[in-house]
Formats: sequence, C-alpha cells, structure tokens
Amino acid sequence: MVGKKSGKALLREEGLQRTDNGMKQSSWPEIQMINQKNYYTDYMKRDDQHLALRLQNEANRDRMIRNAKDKDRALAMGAEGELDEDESMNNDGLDATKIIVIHPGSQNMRIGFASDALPKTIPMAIAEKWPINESQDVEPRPKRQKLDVTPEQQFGEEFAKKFTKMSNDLKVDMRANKRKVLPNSKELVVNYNRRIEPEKIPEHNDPMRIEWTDISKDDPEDVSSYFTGMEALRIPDDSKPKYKVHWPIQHGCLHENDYMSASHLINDLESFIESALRKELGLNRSGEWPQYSCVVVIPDLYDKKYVEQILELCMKEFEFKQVAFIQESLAATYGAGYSTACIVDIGAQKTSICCVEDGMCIEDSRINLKYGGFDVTETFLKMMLFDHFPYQDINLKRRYDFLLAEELKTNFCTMDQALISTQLYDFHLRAPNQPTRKYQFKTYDEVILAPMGFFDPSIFDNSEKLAGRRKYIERSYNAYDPEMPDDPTSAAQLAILTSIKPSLATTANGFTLNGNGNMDVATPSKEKPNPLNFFRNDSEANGNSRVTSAAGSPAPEGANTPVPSGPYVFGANGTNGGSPGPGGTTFQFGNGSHNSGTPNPPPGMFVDPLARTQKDFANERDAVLPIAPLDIAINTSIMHAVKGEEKKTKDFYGGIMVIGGGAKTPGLGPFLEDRLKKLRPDLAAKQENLQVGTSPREMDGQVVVWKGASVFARMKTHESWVGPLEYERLGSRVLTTKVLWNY
Ligand SMILES: Nc1ncnc2c1ncn2[C@@H]1O[C@H](COP(=O)(O)OP(=O)(O)OP(=O)(O)O)[C@@H](O)[C@H]1O
Repeated sequence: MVGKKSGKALLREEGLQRTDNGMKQSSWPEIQMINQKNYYTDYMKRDDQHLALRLQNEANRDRMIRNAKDKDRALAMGAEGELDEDESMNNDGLDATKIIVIHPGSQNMRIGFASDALPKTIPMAIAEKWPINESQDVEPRPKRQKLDVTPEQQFGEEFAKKFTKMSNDLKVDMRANKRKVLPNSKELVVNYNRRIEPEKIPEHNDPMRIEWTDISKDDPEDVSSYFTGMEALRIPDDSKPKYKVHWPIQHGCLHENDYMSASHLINDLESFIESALRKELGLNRSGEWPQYSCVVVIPDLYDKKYVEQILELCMKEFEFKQVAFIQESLAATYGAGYSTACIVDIGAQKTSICCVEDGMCIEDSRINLKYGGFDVTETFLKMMLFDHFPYQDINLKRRYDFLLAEELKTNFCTMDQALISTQLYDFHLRAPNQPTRKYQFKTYDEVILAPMGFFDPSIFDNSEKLAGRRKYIERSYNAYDPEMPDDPTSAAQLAILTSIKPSLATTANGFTLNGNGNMDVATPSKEKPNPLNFFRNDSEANGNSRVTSAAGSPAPEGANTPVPSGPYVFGANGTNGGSPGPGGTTFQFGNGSHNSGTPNPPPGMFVDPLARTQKDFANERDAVLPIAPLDIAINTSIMHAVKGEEKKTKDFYGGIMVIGGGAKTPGLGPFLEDRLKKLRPDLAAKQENLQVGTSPREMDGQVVVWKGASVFARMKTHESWVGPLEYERLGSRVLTTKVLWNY
C-alpha cells in the first residue's frame, strides 16, 4: 500500500520552507551538509592525540595484572584482605613521600614532599662570583631622581604631589570615619626624624647579630660554584671575591633583564632547583631523582615557553619519573578546600586574580597585575625617606638593606585606620664588618599609604617592570601557524590592558570590539574610526568616565588621541548588576580568546589589509604594563566570569579569598571589602553576597597554593602526569592532552 502524508505533516513541511510573508522562521544559519567525498579529519589520527590514552590504558592494565598477581599471592599465603588499596597504589608512583611539589615565585620558592604538612620557603635568589655586585651594577632603589637635594625633592615633583594628595585624602577619610586627626602629625614626624643620630652597638654586644655567609670555603677560582636562598642574601656585599645575586623569576616571569643570555638564566633556574632538592629535601644523589614525581605550580596566565622550559628541566636534567602542572588559583582552591571562589593572590611582584568554579579556572576571568608586596616595601621606604627617615642611604639593591626593608614593612605597615597616629619605633641596622647601629624613627601615615598603593598603583615605581621582557625568549607561536601567537590571554586581562591603552580595543585584522564583546566590522582604513571613539561612544556617553593613567604605562600613540583620565568607574554608576555590556565600562572580549587573545574575523567579512596582524597585536599588548587598582581588577575579573548570571555574581563576590604574602598586611581584607562594597552597592546590603576572606583554618596565606598543589599531587584520579616516554615522543606537545585546561 502506498502511504499518504497527513495534511498536518504536509503543512509542517511547507511551513519549514516558507511562511505567509515569505520570511524564514529562524535566523539560525543553515548549515550545509558536509560533502563526504572531500571530507577529511585528522581526529585521532595523529600520534599525540592517542599516545597519552594508550599509555594510560597500558598503565591501568599493568596495574590490574599486578594487583591480580598480588591477590593470588596473598591468597596462596592465606592472607586475603591484608593488602589494602593504598598499599597497592604505592607502587604506582602515588606514594606522597615520592612526590616533590614546587611552587616558584618572584621572591620565594616553596618546595616539599606531597606528604609534608608545610613546605620549605627559600628566597629565590642565587649568588655567583661576578666582577661587581648588584648594588654596584644598578642605581640605588628606591630610585632617587636627584641627589644632593632635600629629602622632599629627591623623588621628583610628581611623587611629592601624589604623596601629599594621598595624605590629604586620608585625612578627609579619617575625619569622615570619626577618627582623631591631629593637624601637625606630619611635622612632628619630620622634625623628629631629621634630628636622629644612630646609636652604635659593638657587634659582640649585639645579641641578634647576623651570621653572614662564610665564603672562605668557596674556591675563588671556581666560577661554577654558587649560593642560594638566604645563604646568597647573607653574603657580605663587599666580599672578596665579589658575588652578584640574581633573581631568576621576577614579576612572575623569567627575569631576562637580569641576565646576559637565556642559557645563563635557565642554568640558574636549574641550579636553584637542584640546590633546593639537595639542601632542603636531602636528595643529594642525582641518581635518586628518577624515583620521584614532581608537581610544579605555574601562574594562571602562564608563558608557554616558561612551562615548556620547566618541563624540559624536569624531564631531561632532573629526569623525574613524571611531571604534572597545576595553575596557582586552582591550587589555591584545593588548598582551601573550596570548589568555587574568586582567588586574589598578592605575591611579591605580581597579583593574580581568577575565578575558579567546580575545579576549573574560568579562563576569561584571569588577571595578572604587575605589582605586589615588593612595591609596598619600596614605596614605604620612599615615603619614609621623604619624611626624613634617619637612614637616608638605604638601598634595596644592597642585600642587608633589602632584608631590613622587608622587616620594617612587615612590622609596621597596616591598612587599619584605627592604628594611624604618630608612632615611635626603632630598628637595628646590621651590616657585615660594621658595628650595629640602632636608629629610632617616627611614622605617621606612611604605614597605611604605602599598602594603599594596591588601590592606587600609580604611586608605585612602575617604570622598569617590562624592561628586558622577551629579550632572549620569544613568545610562543602556534605549531601549525608561526604567525599566530598562542600564549594564553583572557578577556578580563585584555579589558585591563585596554583601559590603559584604548587602541587595543581594535583587534588584529582591524575589528573593533564593542561593549558586548561582539565585533564590529572595520571600515576601510581611511575612514577607520579612531579607536578611542569606541570608548567615548560606549562609555563616556553613558556617564562613565574610565581609564587610568597608571604611571609608567605607555600612552596611546598620536598627539590627537589623549588618554581619557579620571577614576576607574566600572558598571553603570557602580550598580551594574553584574552584566557587562554597553551600559557599563566593563568590556567583554570575544569567545575563544584563550588562543590568541583576539577572535578571528567571521568568514566573508572585510579585512582591512593595513590592519595589524595577530603578531603586531600581541606585540602591542605585551608593551602595556598591566596595572589597575585591586578592587577594579577584582570587579573586572568577576564580571568576565559570571557573564551576567546573578547567582554566579553572588557566588564569586561572596567568596573572595585573598592569599599570598602581600595579603598578610593587617587590615587588608576589611579595607578591600569596603572598597568593593562602594563599587557594588547592589551587593553590599547582605553580608553573604560580598565577603572577603583569607585562607581558612588559619592556614598561612603564603603556603595555601603549595598546600593545594600537594593535595593535587596525592589525587589518584587525575591523568595529568607526563612521563618520559610521552615526552620523548611528543616533546612539549604532550601538554595539550595532559593539562587540565586549554593549552
Ligand atoms: N606579614 C606580612 N605583612 C605584609 N607583607 C608580607 C608579610 N609577609 C610577607 N609579606 C610580603 O609578601 C611578599 C612575598 O609573598 P609571596 O611569597 O606570596 O610572593 P612570591 O610567591 O614569591 O611572589 P609572586 O607571587 O609575585 O611570584 C613579599 O613582598 C613580603 O614582603
């Protein structure tokens, strides 16, 4: 029987093709069928796509066979059940005492076994014999603009103005908070400090005298020997022979500016880790290292070349059994035991912010700012020197002065307004081969204004933070397209950079990103709009001023493109309900930006031939120093994480965790919370909607990342380990299948 379609079915079919007014029913693009004749895919055809899986399966099979054999043996011996799972797992390299966890940092490296409760912390410094030491090599820090002038003049007019303004603003704020403000506190401090002469104490009478590093056992002719950590920092500056201290990592990146060649830098990194393995972990014989697995913590916005370099060191030099990587923020959530949080990690020279949800970093929320606790130390000294600090010769490039300055900052800086009054303190200056000198000095608002730099980073000296970057080590490019930079970037980071350099809002290929994160087609070059118009139209027209003039950040090109100045205001009148869009000044930039940072133009669209290439765009982006007030940066990060979802907004604002050494500044948490509440008054009403906390269970905020990495190291379920066989076959390409995120 020949079937007939029902009337309804016929109508339905017709309806799909046309409607009464002849228009299509859906605006979804029609997807053409793939022509099977010409169809090609390399999915699961390349070695790197299935090698990891194959090796994993082989390992599982071996383990099952081994377990079965063990069970048979146990049965034969009549001891069934005695073999517990943990015991059998020990054979698979998951014995925590055989896993090394390393967290390198700009100032400190943390290292330990995954079984340790706490890591060892070592200053990440290495000293080698050198014709001159570091304080002779570069000018003193804080950088004095003029010498032989009064202390108030030595840092230049701009600093003087800025410091005075911050001082006045603080007074106003303190009065508004009903705190006592005496009119002459500053004069009292200055008058006291300028009169002080140090009291000399003979070294043998100083009970706290420092044991300087004994270099007599180091052969002066042996150029390959070195000291690391505190030993390096305690080598007398005037030693014979002289030593120079290098810091292989600065601002969270390889410190190219400190070296004459890439190989020297990498050698130092290797020597530093090697010395930590020997001295701190007691693994003296290199023959032992292949028995150990290693987990390395890397930044959220890492440089691929850096990760690949570490992988190479671990595989080829240390010959570890296997290596795994974890990102800092993710590790922090493991350490704290949270599944969802906004992690704010204030280190020595970088601050990273990232929203983590269900065990994954939200890629577009990652932000990496180039400031941290070291900037507070330097600024505190600058402010104290300005106020006639009695030890005017202090120089952060001298080892003993650096240690002293860190001590002063840690002991006296606070963000608690209640503690701000004229205070009398003392310190001991201990320098090698000199009598100890005891100084007294007074402080007033310097102790709070220096850490307030986190919220007004133009007070920091940002002038040389990008110096020497990519001097030797090029950025990473896509293996199949050598013109396509492929270091990870994020929409939130780009928003920060764009707020400093608005021309970055135009992507490579000439596409302008609008406030919705969509691309506007570029007009031909002659009529190409000034990129700043984008901001004027979308932001300033809405009454939101934007953009900072963060000191040290390059200004946009062209005299006719002035940087709009003024405070950062994100969100419409500060009440943007978490949805970035044209109404606010939060910008959401394209999807899939983790690859190149800029979306590719949609097919068929006009591409301006004169527009920048992806490489130009990356160059331009890399030339901008990412600096923004901490509260603004957190807001930007969360906005890019939640993409307008109200529940998520509350989850992240309600779970901000500040960690890292810089976050130990007393009063920082409540101060930050207060600032965020002013930025987001819509969330401020309920305490649980906006909360800033530190690491739980009184865990030291400096080690929570390491702790989390050690938890990760002990997990039996993840498949992130890279073994020598995979590395030998695939090289660094193995990371694509082995890390938890898009590599
Ligand atoms: N109690 C404290 N109060 C204030 N600051 C502190 C305190 N303890 C440590 N710091 C500061 O913390 C910083 C070091 O922090 P941390 O060890 O987290 O940095 P890092 O991991 O080496 O750096 P980065 O994250 O930049 O790579 C230093 O600037 C130090 O002065």
